[in-house]
This record gives sequence, structure tokens and C-alpha cells, in this order.
Amino acid sequence: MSEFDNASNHFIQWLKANDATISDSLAIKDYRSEKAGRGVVAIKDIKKDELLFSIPRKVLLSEETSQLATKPGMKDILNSQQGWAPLILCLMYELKSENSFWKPYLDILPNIFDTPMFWEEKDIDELAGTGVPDKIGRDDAENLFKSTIQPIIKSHPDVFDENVHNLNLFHICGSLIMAYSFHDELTPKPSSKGDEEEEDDEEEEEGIIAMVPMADMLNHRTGFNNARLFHEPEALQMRAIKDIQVSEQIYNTYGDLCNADLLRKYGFVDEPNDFDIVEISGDLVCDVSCPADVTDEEKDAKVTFLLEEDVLDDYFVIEKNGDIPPELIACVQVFMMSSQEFSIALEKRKVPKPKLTPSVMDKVKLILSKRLEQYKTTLEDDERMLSNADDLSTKKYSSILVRAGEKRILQQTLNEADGPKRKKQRK
Ligand SMILES: C[S@@+](CC[C@H](N)C(=O)[O-])C[C@H]1O[C@@H](n2cnc3c(N)ncnc32)[C@H](O)[C@@H]1O
Repeated sequence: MSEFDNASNHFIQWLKANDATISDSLAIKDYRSEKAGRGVVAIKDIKKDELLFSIPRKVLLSEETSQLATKPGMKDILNSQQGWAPLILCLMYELKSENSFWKPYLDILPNIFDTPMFWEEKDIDELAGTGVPDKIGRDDAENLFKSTIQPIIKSHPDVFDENVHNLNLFHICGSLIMAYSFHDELTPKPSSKGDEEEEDDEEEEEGIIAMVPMADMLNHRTGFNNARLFHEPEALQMRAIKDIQVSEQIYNTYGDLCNADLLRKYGFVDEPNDFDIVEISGDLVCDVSCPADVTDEEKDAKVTFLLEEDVLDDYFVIEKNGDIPPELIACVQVFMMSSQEFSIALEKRKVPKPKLTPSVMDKVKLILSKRLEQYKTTLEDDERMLSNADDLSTKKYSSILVRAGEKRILQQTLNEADGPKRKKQRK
């Protein structure tokens, strides 16, 4: 048996020895040939609602269960930290602890990732224009390490070794939490933490953030979700949500994610992906829509007004259906206003009803065209490269799929805008 399969078996035995139940209708499978690591496969037909496995909470790795919390002073430190910081500290500690309770689990987790966080500049450059580069957050992560994690590590040499518990390990743990963790809805966050100052939208979910061995062995494939994790009082239970045939892969869902987010968080993309979107920055909408002679003062006043009225955003999202968000239309209308019209709107504090008049439509089309110009290649270039996908590296292939997906939405929206019967906008 290969070392890879040995580690998987050891992990399953460890789970069972710690009161997890695992159906004999499934097995961990090596999907490395599909660049998907381990996954879970049905080895017998499975019926909808069937229990696939049940993981007792003592097996979850979190700030509630990690041995780190039992070290002098550590519980208070963990309780005082927000967001991912407590779990990052626990994971850093457990990963480097030879006698960790979770060793059979930690042994099967990766320490190399395909996410753009670890890409070289030249590879990230392939994503220019897409929603990915601005959200990689390498600097934010390193600031968290320097400002919060490293001081705790340095001031506790009895527990941590700053040469071992270093930035590299921090990045590994951050990536694991990004791609593997769950929110355990029924275990509340420790009480000393407010909900304020959360770092990321991931943290808005209820409950404590935890690593859930086995639940995180399921891969994701857009449109193929056939299992779901249920948070029961006694355990976390993965159940089939559809009939699953023998030899089919069992897929959890990581959410309704566009390819940009799948790549950024998980390092892979799906084709086709019905959840693809394209983002248009509020800045672009403002720059294109304001009259050429507008003063900076008036532009700022319009921006402030639209922000206060909750209409302007950092980004507007166009989904695959090509609907132009009504908020974007309203912003265009306000930016296009003359000084006099804007004074009246400001006085009445009234944002106009979104209406795609021909002049507004012209601006929207210009916004879409300018947005397309933000990419370094055309959609035709991308389609040509995708037709010779065998010649492409995985990074390049994923990047082209992300940018082509966005451009297709832009192009289709533009085509529809030019068409004789534009769909009625949703209100
Ligand atoms: C929650 S883990 C799933 C288990 C993982 N395959 C493993 O071997 O540890 C999430 C990671 O699995 C991989 N993955 C999941 N679904 C995938 C897919 N459809 N294609 C490629 N990789 C996938 C990605 O590396 C992702 O970051």
C-alpha cells in the first residue's frame, strides 16, 4: 500500500477509535491524478439522507479543544483574539507538536497550496483585471502575523519556538483555515469576544471556527453537490442530499462561488461555473459617468450622497444573467446630473428611480467597454488559448478561465444592451 493510502487508513482508524462513525459505503480516494488531492468516493450505492459519517465535537480542532488552551495564560490570550487568530495559533501549535492528539489528521493535510497567495508575480499578472489580485491579501495576512501572532509567539518561548512557529507556518495555517475550516454553528464563540472588528466576511457566520476532520476531505464541484454537513447537538453529521451511485465522488459545497473566489480560496476553478460574476468598481462608474467639466468638489459631493443613500458601493456585481444592478444605474443617473439637478436631488435626499434611458444606457455601455479594457487580453485571445489547453500550465489555465468567465459576462451584457429588445431590468 502506498504511503498516501497508508496515511488515509491511519486517519480513518484514528477517527473510529475516537467515536466517529463512518459508513462502509464510502472510502477516501486518491484524486491526485485530477489534481484534487484526497476526496471521498461512494463504494456502494447511497440513498438520499443516508448518514455518511458522524464526527463528535471532541475530534474538532478549535481553540476550545486544542492543547494550547491548557498552557498557562493561553486561554485568556486565545479568548482575547478575534477572527482567525485563535485557530491559527492553535493550528501552528498542534502542527508542530509531535504528540498532538490530531497527528493522524494533521499528517494528511497539505503544506503546499495552489492558491494565488503562493504564486509568483508573473503568474498573478495573468489575473490582471479580474477580481482576484486585489483580494489575495498577502500584506494583510503578514500584518496580522507581525502585529498579533508573532508578539504572542515571542512572549511565550515556553510554548512556541519563533524559529519553528514562523511566517511560513503561519501562511500554511491561514491557507488551511481558508480552505478546510467550518463554523460549528452550535458551539458559541467564547463570550469575551464581540462580533465587531471581524476581519473577513468568512467570520460573519455563527459559531466557533473549527477544523472538522473528515468533513474537510470532501471536494467541491459546482453543480455536483450531493452531501451536506448537519450540525447536530451531539455531533457533526455528513449526510447524502441525493442518491449517490457507487464510484461517484461525494461532494460537499464550499458555497455558490465564482471561479475567482474558488481560485483565491481553494486553488482550483470549475468549468462551467454558473456562479461566475464580474465586478465593476464604483470608481469606474464615477469616472465614466461624471460630465467632463465636473469639479472635484461636486464629484465628491455626489459620491458622499450616493454612499450615504447606500447606493454606491466599492464594487457592483453583474451575474451570469447579465442584469445590470439597479444601484449601478441609479449611480450613473446621479453622476450624469447637472449641478442644478444634483442640488435638487441633494436637497430632497432623493435618489432617482433606476431608469435605463438611452443616454444612461450609453454610459453603461461605455462602463462595460472600459471594464473590458482593464484586462490585458481580449476574450478572443483567451478562447484561442483555451482551445489549446493542453499546452497550458494549471495556473495559466485557471487564470484564463477566471478572466474569460468575467469577460463573457461583460460581452454578453454589452451584446444584450445593443440588442433591439433589452430585458426589463429587475427592480
Ligand atoms: C476541504 S479540502 C478537500 C480535501 C482535499 N482534496 C485534500 O486532499 O486534503 C479543499 C481542497 O481540496 C482541493 N479541491 C477540492 N475540490 C476540488 C476540485 N474540484 N478540483 C481540484 N481540487 C479540489 C483544493 O485543493 C481545495 O483547496
